[in-house]
Amino acid sequence: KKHRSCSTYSLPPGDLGIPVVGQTLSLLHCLHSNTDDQWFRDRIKKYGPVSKMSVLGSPTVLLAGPAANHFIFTNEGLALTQTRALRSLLGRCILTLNGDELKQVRSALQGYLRPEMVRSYVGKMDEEVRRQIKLNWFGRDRVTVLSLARRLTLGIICSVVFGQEAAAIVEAHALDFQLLGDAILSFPVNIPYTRFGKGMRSSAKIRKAITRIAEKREQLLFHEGHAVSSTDFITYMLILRSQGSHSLTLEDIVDNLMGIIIGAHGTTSALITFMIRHLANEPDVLAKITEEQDEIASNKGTEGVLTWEDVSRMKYTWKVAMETLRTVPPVFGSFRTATKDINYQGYHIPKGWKVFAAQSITHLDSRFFNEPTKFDPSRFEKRSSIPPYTFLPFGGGPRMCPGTEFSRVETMVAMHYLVTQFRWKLCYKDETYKKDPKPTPVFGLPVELELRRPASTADAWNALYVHSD
Ligand code: HEM
Repeated sequence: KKHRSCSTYSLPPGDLGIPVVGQTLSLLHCLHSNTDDQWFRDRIKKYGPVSKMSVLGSPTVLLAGPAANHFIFTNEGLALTQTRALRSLLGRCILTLNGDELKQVRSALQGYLRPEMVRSYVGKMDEEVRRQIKLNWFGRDRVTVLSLARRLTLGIICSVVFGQEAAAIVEAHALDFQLLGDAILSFPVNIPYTRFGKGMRSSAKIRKAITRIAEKREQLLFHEGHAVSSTDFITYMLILRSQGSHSLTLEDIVDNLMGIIIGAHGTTSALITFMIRHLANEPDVLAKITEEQDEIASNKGTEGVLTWEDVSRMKYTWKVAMETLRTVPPVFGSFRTATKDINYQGYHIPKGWKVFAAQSITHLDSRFFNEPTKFDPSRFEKRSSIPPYTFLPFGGGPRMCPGTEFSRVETMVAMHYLVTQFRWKLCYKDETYKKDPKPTPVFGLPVELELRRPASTADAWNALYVHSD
């Protein structure tokens, strides 16, 4: 009521719709039918690049364009906003903390995911990809890509952050991670059998299992001191704490680990799924990517394992990934809350209001990307030709995704094995997708799979499997 009576301010144009509901149902409907981009464009046409609406019970300013993206990602008066459901599911983690605590966590996490560290994870990623391809893809003539890509990215992140306990965690809790991820945009009332109720149950089960591992690690570190060498996240955080870099409790470390896994696996699995979909429809792109990957495969060392140098040669494959991120961004937009009254382009944004920008608004704008609906990886040949703040699949500013390099490397490793070993055809050529809120093919992207073994890589492939046994 208070927000609605601020009529003396120069509030942005637009309407707040009917009380409480506002535009929530209409936006959710468009996300489910993947028509949200048109929905945003219609509002922008009607009210201009700054307009007000009401979403999830909060007055919200919709912003459009590169200047707006710059503003939303860099303005100090705007705080990252998460749903109430996410805050209950994940507790005190990087996604929900603020102020000094956030600074400590971000700096530790950025250290753990910095490029030099990610280099040392390539071997683990390679091993996990080969293990899962052998288990879930090899010998099948039909697979559902989305569920296998989720399993793959969950396996990869767990193999890095847990080390030897990864397999047990994935085996016991793959479904729990799925239910937790599904509950993030749900109505946060804890009733059994609802999305949120199931998410809370799964969250408690995962937290219990990780806490057990964390306690063991703490004991080990206590007895063996700092000589313990490990890349697992819990040990890394415990060592940092003993050096005075942060003051997180063991519970906070566990919550942050859950936050990383949730941040990592739904996003990268969406990228891999949609790359596979695009490649099925783009024979020329598939031919070029295959040429690059075959070349890398034929130059691999005797162990047959990908190295950091191999990954850094996958330049065209990364362009295909970026074009996939442009056309189907895994995170559809960013929400912020005004922590004080803010002025933007002559409009007043009252303290407490939400601010929102959707990635598709600039990603699919013909002023920045010629023929925006065309899938054309060559547009990333000259990154400098892409105007600043128009391509933001990983966000920007101080809350930019810290997992960018990690996701790039794991995607390259996964695509290497898929492209060199298989060919696929979509079972439903025109399968649509919804945003839930991650892009989700309605049937999970089933494909007919064929084995492709060019003579040059057949021996390496056999050796590989013997090795991974
Ligand atoms: C293709 C893959 C990925 C995409 C598209 C993606 C996208 C994003 C975006 C857009 C944000 C910022 C949201 C905002 O500002 O509103 C974000 C944050 C985050 N991402 Fe990613 N991400 C990906 C992979 C990963 C991976 C692999 C990890 C971890 C290993 C990760 C961990 C995180 C975390 C912890 C945050 C929160 C950072 C903060 O709040 O300060 N992400 N991601």
